[in-house]
Amino acid sequence: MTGQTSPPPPTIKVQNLSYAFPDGSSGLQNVSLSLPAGARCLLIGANGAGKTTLLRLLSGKRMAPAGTVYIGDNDPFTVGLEGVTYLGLEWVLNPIVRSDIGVPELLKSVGGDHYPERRDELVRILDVDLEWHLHAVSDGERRRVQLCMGLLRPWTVLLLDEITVDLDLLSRHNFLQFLKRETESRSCTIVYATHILDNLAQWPTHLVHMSLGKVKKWGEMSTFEVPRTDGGEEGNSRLGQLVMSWLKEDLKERGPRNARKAEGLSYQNLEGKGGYGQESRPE
Ligand SMILES: Nc1ncnc2c1ncn2[C@@H]1O[C@H](COP(=O)(O)OP(=O)(O)OP(=O)(O)O)[C@@H](O)[C@H]1O
Repeated sequence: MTGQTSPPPPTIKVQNLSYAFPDGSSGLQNVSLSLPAGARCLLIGANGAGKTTLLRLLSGKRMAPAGTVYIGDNDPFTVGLEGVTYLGLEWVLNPIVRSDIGVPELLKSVGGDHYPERRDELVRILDVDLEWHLHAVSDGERRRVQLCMGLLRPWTVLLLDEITVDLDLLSRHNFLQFLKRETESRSCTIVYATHILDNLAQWPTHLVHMSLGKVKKWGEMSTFEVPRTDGGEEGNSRLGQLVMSWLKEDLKERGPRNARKAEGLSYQNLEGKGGYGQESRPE
């Protein structure tokens, strides 16, 4: 090796990360996990489990407490978040990509000319038409242009928050294969929160299972055993069966969401005062 310092491998480490939203409600509780460089990790959990909250904390969109998040052994909040790319909902709602603007102009605006090979590869893989104008394309076509834009700069940590929903099956497959090749050909790591497991069975190297703001399980794919099912799930892959069993288990543990509200109402009726927003709000 020469004396040149190369960037540290993009490992992701989270240690006892707890987070409360500005309104005081709990977002995450004692989350810990560790992913090696080159991991392709699926973040799994029911709606409201805390996946977006975790991704936003990893990306710096929300401030994590000091000493709880490390990217490449560095606390990104002290040394900066260079190389960390988060593609989530607010990014896909950006009004610019609904205006009468052409694809080459958009790609240039995010540095396309500096990375011509990546740009051309992404245009090919996502099957983007350079003559599209973004006010006159379908949702899925717009999404493909956005993915080209978002992935153009060679990130080292990519945090994806379910942004492939409106891609057709082949585009999604090509996109995921591109990401797989990226992790195999250079030093980079991906965390992908998704509910859509079609054709994903061979993709992840790691899984993280979240429920109610906690990480229940995490680890390498090979460490998870698919439980025996109670039938009716023949259409699912082994990954699908595993996730289905987790979601059923989570629902059983927490009960239906509306149960708490029903409790709150009867509480209010019984006491004749209080209700939500009072000190006496039921847990
Ligand atoms: N700004 C906020 N203030 C208070 N609570 C919030 C806020 N944002 C999210 N929550 C709550 O935090 C919980 C976790 O939300 P989060 O968006 O992280 O879930 P998720 O796992 O990404 O869900 P989904 O699969 O539906 O995208 C939810 O119960 C949500 O209502």
